[in-house]
Amino acid sequence: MEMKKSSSILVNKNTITSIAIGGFDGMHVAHQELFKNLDENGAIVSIESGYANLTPKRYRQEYSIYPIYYYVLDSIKHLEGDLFVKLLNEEFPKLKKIVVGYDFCFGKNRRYCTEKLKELFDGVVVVIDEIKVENIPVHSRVIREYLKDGDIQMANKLLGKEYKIYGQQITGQGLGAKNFVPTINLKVKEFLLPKEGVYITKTILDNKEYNSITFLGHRVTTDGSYAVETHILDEEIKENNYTTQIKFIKKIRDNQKFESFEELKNQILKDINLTKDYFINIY
Ligand SMILES: Cc1cc2nc3c(=O)[nH]c(=O)nc-3n(C[C@H](O)[C@H](O)[C@H](O)COP(=O)(O)O)c2cc1C
Ligand SMILES: Nc1ncnc2c1ncn2[C@@H]1O[C@H](COP(=O)(O)OP(=O)(O)OP(=O)(O)O)[C@@H](O)[C@H]1O
Repeated sequence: MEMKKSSSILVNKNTITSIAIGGFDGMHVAHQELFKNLDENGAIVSIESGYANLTPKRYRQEYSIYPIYYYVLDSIKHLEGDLFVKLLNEEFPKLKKIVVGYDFCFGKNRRYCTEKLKELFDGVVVVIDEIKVENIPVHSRVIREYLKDGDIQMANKLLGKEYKIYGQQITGQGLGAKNFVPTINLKVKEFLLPKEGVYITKTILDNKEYNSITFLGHRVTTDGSYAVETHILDEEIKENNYTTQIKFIKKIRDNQKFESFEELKNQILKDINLTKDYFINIY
């Protein structure tokens, strides 16, 4: 099936014949499994709780070819089951198929679940059994715990891709280039940040991807403030105003307090060598 990425702004709801329903923060492996059951006029119905921080609303469309329509949880959660289904039928008049996961519940007090949906909806209801990766159930909340723990590799397995955040470049303390190595400092909003520490990463600037190393955390050795700083390997990068994207690959070590700038600098150089070795060995 040859398909281009659709934006919900451009796709008329009257053409939609199948939908997948849920929160869809992360657009992870299990979410993608649901989408596989959509037909070519499929769409994603994303119920916004306001807590999404793996793929905040405006970054979600990137991860599916199906158009995403957003609904605010607070405005629909009071509905009785029949009214919820009625709303879907009104929103999508040609709707024939609904895809949800085994634990999908809806309506007032989440009282209605998959069996009730089958009863109430006049069409096909596909219910996907719990998806696991290496025996670990795939859920946004599970992925968040791995990220908070610094276990990027496990988080990435459940995501089915590298965890990626977006940030805006800001000016740092101005110490980096002089005393350590040059870094791009980022202000990150909306996204969950992994545990404090040093990570092997890739950084995307102006659509170009670079191998990089990223420090996240309180700069306990210098001014104590929280920072997200990326050093691009093997290239001289001028600071610019581009929105910067960071893909996390692997944690190297925890954040540490050093007795002197000298010791911190030595450690940073070691971290960089380890990261370079990583990239040499995977290519
Ligand atoms: C690879 C790397 C590892 C770092 N590790 C630590 C660390 O363990 N502890 C710490 O206090 N700061 C660490 N830093 C942050 C430095 O303190 C920071 O780069 C320096 O304060 C310069 O900041 P500036 O770019 O705002 O001038 C690290 C930075 C990099 C690039
Ligand atoms: N592991 C899974 N296996 C099968 N279906 C799933 C799985 N995880 C989520 N789903 C389904 O995907 C849709 C979106 O669910 P939801 O956004 O609650 O995902 P989640 O990752 O479980 O999030 P959370 O951890 O916040 O509950 C729902 O229909 C849900 O039943």
